[in-house]
Amino acid sequence: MASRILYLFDQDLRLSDNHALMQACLQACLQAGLLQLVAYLPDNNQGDRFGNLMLGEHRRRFLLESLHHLQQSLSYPGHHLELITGDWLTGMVQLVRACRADKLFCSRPQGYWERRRLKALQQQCGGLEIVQLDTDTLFQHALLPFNHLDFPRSFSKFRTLADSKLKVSEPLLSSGHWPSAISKVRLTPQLPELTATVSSGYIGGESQGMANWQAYLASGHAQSYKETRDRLDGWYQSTKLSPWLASGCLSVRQVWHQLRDYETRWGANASTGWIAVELLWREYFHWYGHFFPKALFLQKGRSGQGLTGCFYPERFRKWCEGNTPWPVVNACMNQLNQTGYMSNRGRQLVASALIHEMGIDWRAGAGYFQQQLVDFDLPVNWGNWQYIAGAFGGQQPKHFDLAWQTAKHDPAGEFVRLWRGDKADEQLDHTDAADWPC
Ligand SMILES: Cc1cc2nc3c(=O)[nH]c(=O)nc-3n(C[C@H](O)[C@H](O)[C@H](O)COP(=O)(O)OP(=O)(O)OC[C@H]3O[C@@H](n4cnc5c(N)ncnc54)[C@H](O)[C@@H]3O)c2cc1C
Repeated sequence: MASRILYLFDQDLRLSDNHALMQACLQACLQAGLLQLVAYLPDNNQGDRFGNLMLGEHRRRFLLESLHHLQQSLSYPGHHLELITGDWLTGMVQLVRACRADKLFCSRPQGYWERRRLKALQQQCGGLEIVQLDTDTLFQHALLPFNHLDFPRSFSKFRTLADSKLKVSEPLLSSGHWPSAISKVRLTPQLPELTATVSSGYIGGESQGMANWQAYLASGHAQSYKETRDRLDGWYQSTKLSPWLASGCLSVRQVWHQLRDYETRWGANASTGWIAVELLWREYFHWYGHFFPKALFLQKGRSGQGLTGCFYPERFRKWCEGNTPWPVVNACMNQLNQTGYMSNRGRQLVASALIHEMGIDWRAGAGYFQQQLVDFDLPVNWGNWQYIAGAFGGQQPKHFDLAWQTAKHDPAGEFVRLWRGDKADEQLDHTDAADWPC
């Protein structure tokens, strides 16, 4: 019997170099089967225990733009994108049944809950075969020279292994063969219309991501990346790849090979090499999340070490609103709240302030980043927070001297003025006078 295949887009919102999508198409074509494509748009009304939403406005808009772009690209081979909103499991079970699907192809989920819900789907749809493939890493799982038992304890050990034993395979060329759709009519609601427009450059979609990356390479700024990457602001201060990598609008392997081609053509130097190092950091956190999906969310991480913060609601609200005694922290938080983006140095400073100056549980800050960042990437975000809190293992907590960092990275105070970091409360805690005896 011809197979009926569902393909679920998740953190792989693209057509090029999409290994899992290609396998789904290939299997359906070889067996004269049919294919249906589906994506999930989470609601932005689910919160965590600190009051953070799982999905904020910036990323929701970016995801919606990416899905519209994907839908348009899929219309050329005669496909459309079904959409699940609301409860993932209910929606997926209904779609599997409506399509009478016997196989589901998808990217291997990054998160612990995302893995659990795939298992729940399999239990509820007896007979459904689920095929999960890696689409968001440089290296293939099967070729890794370590597992959870001997996972490298430091990035430098990982980097040495990567340099000596691993190879980034060439991106796949699209076969161009598309099987027919299971259903020509829509089974689920249409994608919501795009309403909000943005003035920032972070516009979702595969072609927008590729255009930005090509423009960055053409600008020549890759040659000085190492000198500029720690700046607090500026479009070409760093590559700005992150929103498109995090959503899978861009393939990290494609980016890697284009960087290597650029080096062959225009010359390699310490800066171009450092972009590759940062992509390896991303890779390190992704495999950490893969092998230790639960530890990523533990206050003391996998190592059982690190600082134990508390939750002070007033302090946390002030941090979120950019209303702390530290102008540089306020400026960074205002930038994040308005644009959905913050530089890497900014992220380090505000995380250090939350953990070390304010004594707050780092997970509250990681949850706020999850809500606000346009480039939220589960293992990269939670891994970096653990790193600064000293919970990642194998290193001390990272405590940044805010006055020194401000003098170094914003000597004339331009960044703080631009993002109104000086308009803030100089006092960290307030006590209600009514609480004090006369
Ligand atoms: C507390 C904290 C939270 C963070 N949360 C996220 C997140 O949710 N999503 C995210 O993509 N990045 C996160 N980062 C990493 C980093 O800040 C961003 O990747 C970077 O600022 C994005 O801008 P860019 O693409 O111009 O980076 P570039 O400096 O141009 O780097 C190129 C790429 O390398 C990777 N990269 C760079 N820095 C890091 C890093 N420190 N760790 C892992 N990968 C890195 C990213 O994929 C990035 O797009 C976080 C860092 C910190 C300190």
